[in-house]
Amino acid sequence: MAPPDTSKTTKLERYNSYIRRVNSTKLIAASSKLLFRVTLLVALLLIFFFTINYPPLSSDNNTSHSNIHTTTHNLLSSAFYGGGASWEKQVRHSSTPHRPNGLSVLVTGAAGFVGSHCSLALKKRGDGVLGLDNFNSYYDPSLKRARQDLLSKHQILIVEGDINDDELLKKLFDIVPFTHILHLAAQAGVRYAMQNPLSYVNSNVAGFVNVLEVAKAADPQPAIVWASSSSVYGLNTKVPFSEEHKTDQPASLYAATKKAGEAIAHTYNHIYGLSLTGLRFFTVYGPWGRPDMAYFFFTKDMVQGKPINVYVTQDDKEVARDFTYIDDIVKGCVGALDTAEKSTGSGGKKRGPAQLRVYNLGNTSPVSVRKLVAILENLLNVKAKKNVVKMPRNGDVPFTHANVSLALRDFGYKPTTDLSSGLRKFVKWYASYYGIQSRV
Ligand SMILES: O=C(O)[C@H]1O[C@H](OP(=O)(O)OP(=O)(O)OC[C@H]2O[C@@H](n3ccc(=O)[nH]c3=O)[C@H](O)[C@@H]2O)[C@H](O)[C@@H](O)[C@@H]1O
Repeated sequence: MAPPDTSKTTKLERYNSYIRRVNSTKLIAASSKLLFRVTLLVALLLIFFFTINYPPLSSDNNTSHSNIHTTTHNLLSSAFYGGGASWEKQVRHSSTPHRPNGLSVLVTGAAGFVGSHCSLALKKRGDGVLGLDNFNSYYDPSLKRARQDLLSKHQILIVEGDINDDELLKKLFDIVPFTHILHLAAQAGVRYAMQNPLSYVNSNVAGFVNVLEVAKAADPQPAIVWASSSSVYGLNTKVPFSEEHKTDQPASLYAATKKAGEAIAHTYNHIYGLSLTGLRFFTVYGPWGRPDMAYFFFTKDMVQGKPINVYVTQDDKEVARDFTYIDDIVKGCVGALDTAEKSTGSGGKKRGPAQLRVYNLGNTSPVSVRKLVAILENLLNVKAKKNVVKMPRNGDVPFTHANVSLALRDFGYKPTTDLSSGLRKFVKWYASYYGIQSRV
């Protein structure tokens, strides 16, 4: 019997094999859609979990997405950093001094203005330096990333994390017996305190206490040099400001949190034997500076032909600051580190009295804001569009003026850069960094 002619498959068989093909395609599509939905759901649950259980570590971000970003970033980075052997090797390498009796310094806020300059200066003379910074969005984080790139070229690692992350801080102290902490991480800025008050409490009070808690428990305990502020002089009228003057009239929440820091430093010195030195910076300026400060945004606005507000006091007097060039501030910070005595305690137990100091670091020659603008007009070769306005009641003070005789006596602090020379260096940097023409 001839075999059935299979060349002519019946219509039904052809239809069935078509349906089978369609169904398998549909099945693949359905399962990949399901897989995508499950993955998306897990990702959202993870973000939701981290956000609910780990509220933003630094509440100074302006938008919620950056809160989540920062929180997740900090968590992932500290979780990742918390374990990696290669990461620990990098931490040790960065922190190890390369000169006899070199320091091993944890610099908090190392991606910041003063922090990055100090880190470079310490590393260049052979000290070990490890940075810590949360790269928050108080001002343009890309400037902080650019500073980070500069530091990494000098073998300085900046760990991405927050001073409120005690697990991370303890981990760093487990890996490195830091001799010093240069604590510069803070919520800076006088006027922003009225927009985001809790950011100042979170960073300048809670953050500082957290750093001190980890330091007092360390063995050996490090010596600590930290950033206070000329703003603690507040509404004082006796000039020049001196460290023995009373400082109980802070004019801004920022100043109050720095004043609180000085009281907290006294407590941790008294109870745990921590060696603590507070530095009252006076309006620091220079290359790689902070875009939220007047000299910086005046420059930007003048270059862009935008108006600037020049403050005068309520009775129309000049507003002035003891503007201090960054290189002079760095010398002050390094001098304070080099003369800091060891902490006397270990593992949280005090073994004797410890050093407690506070110093003014200023330029000792205040200059009016109007003069600052005139210098910038000359350097930028532009005429500023000035609105002369009464200083808003936003925590600003009419003047600052530093007496630096204590810092001169104890570590040879002597400011050498006047405002014109310092602003010339700033404008030169500004032009090169932002790619604009400049005649300086
Ligand atoms: O000395 C300090 O400890 C402080 O110095 C600066 O605070 P401030 O002196 O107010 O610096 P700017 O915000 O750059 O203001 C400089 C001057 O310009 C004035 N100004 C500011 C803004 C503006 O639009 N117009 C204006 O005339 C201010 O009143 C002030 O007299 C820093 O921002 C603080 O973080 C630091 O702690």
